[in-house]
Amino acid sequence: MSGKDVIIALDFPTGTETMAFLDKFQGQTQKPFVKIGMELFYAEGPQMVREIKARGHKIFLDLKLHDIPNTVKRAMSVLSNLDVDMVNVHASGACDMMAGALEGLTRADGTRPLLIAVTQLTSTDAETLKRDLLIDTPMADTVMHYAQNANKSGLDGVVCSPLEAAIVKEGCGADFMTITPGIRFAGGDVGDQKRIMTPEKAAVSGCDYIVMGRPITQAPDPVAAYTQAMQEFVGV
Ligand SMILES: O=c1ccn([C@@H]2O[C@H](COP(=O)(O)O)[C@@H](O)[C@H]2O)c(=O)[nH]1
Repeated sequence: MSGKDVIIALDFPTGTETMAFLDKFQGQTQKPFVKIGMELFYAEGPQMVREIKARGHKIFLDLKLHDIPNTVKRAMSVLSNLDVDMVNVHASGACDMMAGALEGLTRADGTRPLLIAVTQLTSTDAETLKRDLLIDTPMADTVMHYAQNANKSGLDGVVCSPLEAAIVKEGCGADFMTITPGIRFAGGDVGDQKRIMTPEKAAVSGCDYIVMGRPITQAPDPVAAYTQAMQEFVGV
């Protein structure tokens, strides 16, 4: 799976609201790539994943696993039975945990979904690092260190902000994927995001995928907002 794309974060509390949202995209030839996060998964469980997959969407299952290596390995083994395209862990769980995740996720026939590590959440900034996490290293170095750990643990890429996409590519190679939330249209409501960029600038920064939730899901016309994001980021 490669090529630039916009991933819509389906941050809804119920399956009913999610399906009503997806119904708006029924006329599209290409079904949007979507992300199922904790809110929807905890509300509706694996059946929601199956239903959305049956509608023809690619799925990023964003559960951000973070636990001891054995627990993450076993949880990933369960998730490997779901037909999703991408799953993730927190890179702060460290290398043994990421290696365990990879092992658990790999099916008996050697196939597996893409495995991505979250570096520093896009809701954090340099001040949060220093004040709350006692990390004195600059944000870019912290993200790069986590990305290099993920790379050497055999993962396919990282979640980072678009601000760090270029340096991650420089340090880990062009094929190492960057999946970037913290995307806002020019002048849009930032909300709780701190490290942000527009879809247009994210394209120039070399991000592989951008993740957009509220700017699309809460828009008066979600299809128009998605179309704008695709035009800015992918150029179609
Ligand atoms: O660092 C991260 C990791 C994950 N996310 C997720 O992306 C979407 C962003 O939603 P918006 O409404 O566009 O802010 C959301 O599901 C987060 O859980 C992130 O924002 N930052």
